[in-house]
Amino acid sequence: MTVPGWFSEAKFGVFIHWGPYSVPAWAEPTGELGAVDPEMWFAHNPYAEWYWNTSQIEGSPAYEHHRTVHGGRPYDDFLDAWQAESFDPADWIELFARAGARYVVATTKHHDGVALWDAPGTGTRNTVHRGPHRDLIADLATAVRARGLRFGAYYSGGLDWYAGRRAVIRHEDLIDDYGRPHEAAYAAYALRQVRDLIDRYRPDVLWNDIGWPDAGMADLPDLFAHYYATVPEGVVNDRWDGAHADYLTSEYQANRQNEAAAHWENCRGIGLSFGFNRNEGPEHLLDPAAAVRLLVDVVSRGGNLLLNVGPKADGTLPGEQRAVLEGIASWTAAHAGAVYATRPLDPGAAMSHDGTPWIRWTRDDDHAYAFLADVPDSARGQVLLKTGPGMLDPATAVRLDGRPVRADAVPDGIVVTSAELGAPLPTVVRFALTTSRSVD
Ligand SMILES: C[C@@H]1N[C@H](CNC(=O)CCc2c[nH]c3ccccc23)[C@@H](O)[C@H](O)[C@@H]1O
Repeated sequence: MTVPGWFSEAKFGVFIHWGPYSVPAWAEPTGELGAVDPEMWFAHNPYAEWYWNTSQIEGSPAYEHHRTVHGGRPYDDFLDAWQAESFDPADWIELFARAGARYVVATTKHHDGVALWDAPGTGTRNTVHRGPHRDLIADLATAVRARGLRFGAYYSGGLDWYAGRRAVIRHEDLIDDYGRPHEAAYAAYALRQVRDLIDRYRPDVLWNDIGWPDAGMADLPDLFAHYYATVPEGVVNDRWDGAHADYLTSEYQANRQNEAAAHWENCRGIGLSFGFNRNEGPEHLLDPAAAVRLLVDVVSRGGNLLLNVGPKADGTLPGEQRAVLEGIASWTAAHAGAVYATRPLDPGAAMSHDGTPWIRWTRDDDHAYAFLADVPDSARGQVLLKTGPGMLDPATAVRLDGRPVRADAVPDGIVVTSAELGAPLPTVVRFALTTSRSVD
């Protein structure tokens, strides 16, 4: 598994889930994937982008909602109801760039089978011919690249509730593999669409989801060869049923074992859903400090964070989600150097800590960066950083936000003394590395 430098240095990407599901924008904020009882998951799915499936499960709250509020209308109506009248891609991307995102991955076709470009085989069932009447992928790719960021394409190869076998997926369906389409006709359909995405938009990340149809597995080596020939610095994720992976992925708390890989990415929504969910309140969303600590934790362990925004059907970003990205942006402005183009500090060189205080580390060639948060008042502004002998020079301690800091060597590490260390937003103290041991 190897990835081009841009991906491992990127550290932070923004995921976008936008589709007809953004019209109802309705799910129960049940909990995080991996922390919800699987028996509950499908009928109470917090993923608003699963609305078509969830609203078909008799007796589920979504079923009731769809019946009473939308009169049980066909899901297809939501494509035409989706107008994206206020969509301004440059505005979105400016915010993502200020928040420090280096790449953006957008849904091109989610499980509902609706394409956000003039995809082959979809006839008029796409956003160019209906609803927004725009090639949303072209609009996003252009705006992302105009801002100097990389553009990735999400494609639901494993599930397609239009073209593939459409089965309402309940928990018990997992035994028959989710109702996934595996036939040759669907495999050809999906292959043609991914090749079209590669040829039209040259996505820097090929982010497939749920796997690939059995009948199409033999097509993948050629597809990847074509992809790398077209996009030499392209990166492929790991959700192709084992066919190939440049890096591994986890999602909320699911598949966290993948975070032991050399290259990995954790994806999650700002709240509990990828598609916009009108039922989510502040209590369901990460606040800026939690989002920054998540980014720092992921980066300190050598991963990337792909944090999702779920735009509204009108093309605006929900205010609460904008606020979180603005919060990340203001912290990143003063601390980018401690995050980007860094790598995990040598194992054993210094201890991370959960709770109070909260401590994480990164390093670049010459410096180590200590991230401190939630230092209790009882600590009176002092924190013991348990570090290995001789790697960091206390005399070189500097706070990246410019505030004064003292650092003194003690037998089992370094005591840092500074005011205002108790914030939930991490404070960063930089140390020169005395032995800049090169880490591969
Ligand atoms: C980004 C989200 N992905 C969901 C599917 N998620 C999963 O299959 C999670 C399981 C998983 C996590 N890491 C993996 C690596 C390889 C194969 C599966 C997984 C989608 O169902 C959801 O709508 C959204 O698009």
